[in-house]
Amino acid sequence: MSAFVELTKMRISIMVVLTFVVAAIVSQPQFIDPWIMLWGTVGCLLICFSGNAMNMYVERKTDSLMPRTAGRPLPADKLTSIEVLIFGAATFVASTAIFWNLVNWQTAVCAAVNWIVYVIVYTPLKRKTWFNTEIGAVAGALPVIMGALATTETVPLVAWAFFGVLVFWQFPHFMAIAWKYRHEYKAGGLQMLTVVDPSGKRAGFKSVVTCVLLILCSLIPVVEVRTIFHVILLVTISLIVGAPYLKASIGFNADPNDITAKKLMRSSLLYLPLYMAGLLIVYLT
Ligand code: HEM
Ligand SMILES: CC(C)=CCC/C(C)=C/CC/C(C)=C/COP(=O)(O)OP(=O)(O)O
Repeated sequence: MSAFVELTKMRISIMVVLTFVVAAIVSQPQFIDPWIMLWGTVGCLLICFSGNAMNMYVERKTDSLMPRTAGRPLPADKLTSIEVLIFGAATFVASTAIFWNLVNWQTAVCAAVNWIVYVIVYTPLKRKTWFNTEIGAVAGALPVIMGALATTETVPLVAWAFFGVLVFWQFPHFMAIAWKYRHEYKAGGLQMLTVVDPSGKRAGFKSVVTCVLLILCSLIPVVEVRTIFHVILLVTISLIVGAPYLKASIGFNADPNDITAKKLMRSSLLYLPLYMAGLLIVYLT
């Protein structure tokens, strides 16, 4: 049982589901349908479980080459490939059935596209080019569009802005991780930016640029919020939560080392829940 839980990358999946839920709420704040929220949450959790299990199946050999991932169910022989494939297929089918029948077909299709981008495009690309992270960032942010599609027919501006925030959020988040594990990624044959450029210069520069873009995206909804009070609220929240993340990115860029990378990773994990809480406050008040 615990081996199946490991397959799901539970903490990341929960965070992804939170982005789905927040996007669903802010896209249609006047009418929150509890059933759509419930089945959307279950469907999103299941598609994440499926994607993560299939990612571990595709990467079973490279995972065995890196200490961070060598203890995963497949390299550690806790599960067989067949068990993982059945789990991945069953959660995919269950998620698609739930989205299609209990949410809407648009969300089901978007979730399937997200799965394809993550499992079929991103995962094999990790062995080929540093550009894999750009594709991974699309996979990581698409649940926002799924959330918007679950509650609205067209994706509203706030959801596109949140999508942009999440795309850019992932670069400093992952550049810090890619720095920490650069030797492991190299040993595993994965072409992360810190493997291509072990000085960390490109990873640091990318972190700063994407963090600035993230702050700009977080400000986009000012054009549509209802009152001047909400404009001030959104700008204040965006800057207050964005500033420490930018500061950590600048610190990492100035001197890429284990300490600045750890600070950057931590501030990425702080940014996202705070930003989502801010977005909810702005759209629900
Ligand atoms: C290009 C995209 C991304 C990559 C390559 C990536 C990679 C990783 C890796 C390798 C870790 C483990 C770090 C460690 O063991 O020290 C991690 C941790 C984490 N990531 Fe990401 N991530 C990405 C996007 C996302 C997204 C979109 C979310 C959620 C919305 C997310 C949420 C988290 C969380 C909550 C953790 C900490 C929990 C844990 O380590 O289990 N990540 N990420
Ligand atoms: C289908 C669907 C909704 C997918 C969402 C999947 C998801 C959790 C995306 C997060 C983004 C991402 C690229 C994570 C890292 O995977 P990684 O393979 O680089 O991490 P690893 O090295 O720890 O395996």
